Amino acid sequence: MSPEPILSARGLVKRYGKVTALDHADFDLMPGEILAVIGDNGAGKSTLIKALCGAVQPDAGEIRLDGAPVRFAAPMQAQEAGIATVYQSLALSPALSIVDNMFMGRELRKPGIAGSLFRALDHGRMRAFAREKLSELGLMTIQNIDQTVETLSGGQRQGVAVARAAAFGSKVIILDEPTAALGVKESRRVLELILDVKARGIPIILISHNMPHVFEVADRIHIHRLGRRLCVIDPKSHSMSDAVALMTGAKAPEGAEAA
Ligand SMILES: Nc1ncnc2c1ncn2[C@@H]1O[C@H](COP(=O)(O)OP(=O)(O)OP(=O)(O)O)[C@@H](O)[C@H]1O
Repeated sequence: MSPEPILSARGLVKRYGKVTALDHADFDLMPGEILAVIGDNGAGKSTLIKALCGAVQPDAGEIRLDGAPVRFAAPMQAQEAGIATVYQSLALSPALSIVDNMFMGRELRKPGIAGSLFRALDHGRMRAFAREKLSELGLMTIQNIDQTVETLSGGQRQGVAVARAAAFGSKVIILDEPTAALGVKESRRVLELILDVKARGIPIILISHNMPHVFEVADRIHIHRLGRRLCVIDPKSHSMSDAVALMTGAKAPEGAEAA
């Protein structure tokens, strides 16, 4: 029996006025996999991801997490359910330290004095936790976890954002163009990080226009076209030019797992 998807969607529709961004789109993320989502500009990839992480509410269709129907009114609800999204424009606070960024809104506190509502932040425990999570993902090239995020390179920032997503019990991590703004060396580290997160058993949705990166790390590739899933291909049995031809409509999906 094949395993059940951890996150799936059926028949998602999202209209913006006369534009149909999602036209009965389906989606399946299997446990432990890296699923790349690719498609031409305007194909509806961002809208699909936003629907999955609660940033837009679909007009129709159903989303299931661990087999149970879910409806997220806001990204915070999706995050609490275990769907962590790391956007290209990272939601990090540049002027705060790495530790503070990792804990934003989830700070650890010391036990309170009986009868007192005040509980001091437990900086020691937070720093130890941050150090442990960063080193688990091979990110300890970051020397000083008290340094502010604005002093980090683009790849290191991406690393902190991914470590934060992986640290807090996420069931699914969505990465939106994680290598788009990075140089060759930094991109390489982020790709290694993606494989490290997968090795820890957390499935990843990777939205990217970078075909070599997609083909390097993805287990399966969801091709999105004209607001819906066209097909899912295996990068081991398809070439990059096949994928581009499918994406642009130059080729029809045959031999692919039809959607
Ligand atoms: N907030 C919005 N208001 C109006 N139209 C929108 C909005 N968001 C997306 N669209 C439209 O929906 C369609 C799908 O857009 P979407 O951003 O999901 O595509 P995409 O595949 O992510 O594209 P790209 O690769 O260029 O980022 C486009 O025609 C876009 O103009």
